[in-house]
Amino acid sequence: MTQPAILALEDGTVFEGDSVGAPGLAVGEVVFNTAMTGYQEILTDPSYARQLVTLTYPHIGNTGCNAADDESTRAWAAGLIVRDVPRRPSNWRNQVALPQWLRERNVVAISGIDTRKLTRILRDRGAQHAALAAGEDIDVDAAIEAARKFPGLQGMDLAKVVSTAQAHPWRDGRLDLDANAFVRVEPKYRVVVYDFGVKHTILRMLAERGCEVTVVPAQTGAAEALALRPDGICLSNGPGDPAACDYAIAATREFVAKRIPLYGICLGHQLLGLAIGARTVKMKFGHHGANHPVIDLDTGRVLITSQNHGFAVDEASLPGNARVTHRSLFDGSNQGIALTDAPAFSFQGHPEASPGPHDVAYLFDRFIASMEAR
Ligand SMILES: NC(=O)CC[C@H](N)C(=O)O
Repeated sequence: MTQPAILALEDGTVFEGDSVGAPGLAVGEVVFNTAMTGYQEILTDPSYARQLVTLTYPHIGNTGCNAADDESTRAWAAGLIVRDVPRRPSNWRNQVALPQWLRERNVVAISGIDTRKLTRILRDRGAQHAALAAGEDIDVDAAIEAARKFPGLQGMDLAKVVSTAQAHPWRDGRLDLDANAFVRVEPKYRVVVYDFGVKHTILRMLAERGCEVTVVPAQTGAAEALALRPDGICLSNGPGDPAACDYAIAATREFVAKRIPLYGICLGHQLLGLAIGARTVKMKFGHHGANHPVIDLDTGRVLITSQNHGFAVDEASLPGNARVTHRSLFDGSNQGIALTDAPAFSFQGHPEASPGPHDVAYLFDRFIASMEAR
């Protein structure tokens, strides 16, 4: 039997629907994602911690879920909001239907609401604080109250919360679907990946390019990381406000000063910006999707990219030694920088995609080239 669920926004707007996940109350910032596929990767992307994700594509769950597509070891999104979950998933890789997958991971989810209306609210007013309640005996007023009490992501350091507790190696390349196994490549470069909420595909794309990857906790000091004698450092994606990660900004500053090849992805991009003295700002509703056009200013090529961020580097605040390499064609915001006096560069979107097109994968090759050059 289906149980009821509601989504209550901080302004008192309430959407009523059906529970399609675990019972309970989840509170966070609601964001909309326009990707048509990849719900499992989205739900397991640690960058969605403390966020309730609504997918604008109306049918979610069509292909089910499987053991290989997780982007981390658990579901991180605080909750899921969809229009409709098809009753029966159909795909050769399907192992478990989305509602069961959500229940097993204790993710609260609602279906049957007008996600187009919700998305218009988010576009007009910006990302909203909200509470998602599912199960019998829902207290609507308590949910609205809980939404109002959510402190917001600004100033919130979540990277150290989602990060690994211990340093560990990573060896698997990407999944070879024909062989049904992860690709292994003989390592050539030692790379330290800062785990601020790293997605597995980032680690896989490094491993399959010959990197011997060591994943380290977010708060690892620069000296400790350098003691591993890395050829390069990768700063991962991650949730929360980048400006709150003072420890990571300090470590990044040292890597830049020592001219270690450095590659920042999403939160990692923002941290590089902050480390060289730029500012980051909270966006109105951010970029979350798999079809965002971004221009590579060096080549003039337009890349179709995967995006998931709510903060951005303020281009006007960049110092003279930072070159703007990429810009969003949706709103003109900064999407990439490269330093002119150190082998450090970064990208705001997701070069690893997952889900999304592979247009930006060349940045992984650029990182390899910068380690090779050194
Ligand atoms: N995917 C990410 O790394 C997101 C970075 C940061 N938390 C933001 O929202 O902008």
